[in-house]
This record gives sequence, structure tokens and C-alpha cells, in this order.
Amino acid sequence: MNLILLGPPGAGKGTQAKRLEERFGAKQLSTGDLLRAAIAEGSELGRKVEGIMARGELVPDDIVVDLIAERISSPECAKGFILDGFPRNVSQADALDRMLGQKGAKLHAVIELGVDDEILVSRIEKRASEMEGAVRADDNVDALRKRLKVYHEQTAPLIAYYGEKGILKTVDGMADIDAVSRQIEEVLETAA
Ligand SMILES: Nc1ncnc2c1ncn2[C@@H]1O[C@H](COP(=O)(O)OP(=O)(O)O)[C@@H](O)[C@H]1O
Repeated sequence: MNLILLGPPGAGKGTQAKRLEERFGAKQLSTGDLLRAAIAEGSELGRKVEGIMARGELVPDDIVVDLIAERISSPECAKGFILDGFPRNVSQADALDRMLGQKGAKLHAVIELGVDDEILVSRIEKRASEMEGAVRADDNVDALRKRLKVYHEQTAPLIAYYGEKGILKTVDGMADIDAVSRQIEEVLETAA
């Protein structure tokens, strides 16, 4: 099962990706998590992306495309993958298409979690206040606004991109976590 979870920051992609991982044995690949791990390690890559991420901007395509290309063919993805945070623009989606073409693999579905901007801002503020000292560098209101702007300008066009390919499934991301999971299971049954 090869899936993409699409949706704005704070839509709950990570939470649903973890649940899908348990359910199907497919591997969650979160570019945000991979980049944060590189920063935590203090690697050259981490140093390169740290400031960009803190500002809520996108890191260069070649960096995230390489991160994904490396993992998608690894044994951990033997049962498939759940992409969370990638692709984030059309050029990344085209790169993914080429990668999958080379492997002879295909995407089963792209699941869009639909959420209102206002609800997102309050979710992120809540996340920031709950995490206190451990807050992510980009979980402040300015960076969030920037991330939402980038989402609308660069990532939202992927809704039409995958809609045209006939593999887009939209669920209501504002429902509670279990209800979102159930909706995803339902749309996957029809996608199989
Ligand atoms: N596919 C990607 N392309 C470019 N930058 C990315 C990508 N994935 C993650 N990032 C960087 O990591 C940051 C955090 O991403 P992520 O963890 O997915 O959080 P969120 O969905 O809450 O914004 C982004 O704002 C961006 O700087």
C-alpha cells in the first residue's frame, strides 16, 4: 500500500500516518521528521536546513527528493509507504512520479485531510502551549502563518494534480481522530 497524506500543517497527517503504519505495515516517511532528525544530529544537512525550517519556508527540493528516494527503495518500505509532508509542490510530485516509474511501483491513493485555516491556528497554538519547553522551533504563530501561506501557494495545487490522476480521496480532517481514521479506511476500501 503506497499512500500520500496531503493537508495543511497541523491537519493531523502524522497522527493518521502512524495509525496507517500499524494497520498496514507500510512505513511512514515524514520529511519533516527526517529533517528534524538531521538537525538534532548536527549534520551538515541539518545545519543547512535549520534556519529555513524555523522560518516556515520550504527546504530545497533536491534535499527532500534525495531523502525520500533513499528510503522508498529500502527494505523498511517492503510493505509500502505512507508519505507525510512530501510532496509539497508540483516539482516534488513530478520527481516522485519518476521515482515510482523507475521502481515499477504505483500510488494507491492520495488522501487529503481537509481543515479550515482558523482551526489550524488554534490547534497549533494548543500544541505549542502543551509542549512548553519542548516546542518545535517553527511552532510559533508567525512561522505557522508562513507555513499556511506556503501550503496554499505551493502544496494546495497538488489537490488538482492528483485529482486529475483520479487517485485523490478527500476526508474531513476536522472530525475527531478516530472518525478521521474511519473515513480513511472507508476511502481505502474503495481505492483497493
Ligand atoms: N517536502 C518538503 N519540501 C520542503 N520542505 C519541507 C518538506 N517537508 C518538510 N519540510 C520542511 O520542514 C518543515 C516542517 O514540516 P512538517 O514536519 O511536515 O510540519 P507541518 O506539516 O506541521 O508544517 C516545513 O515547514 C519545511 O521547512
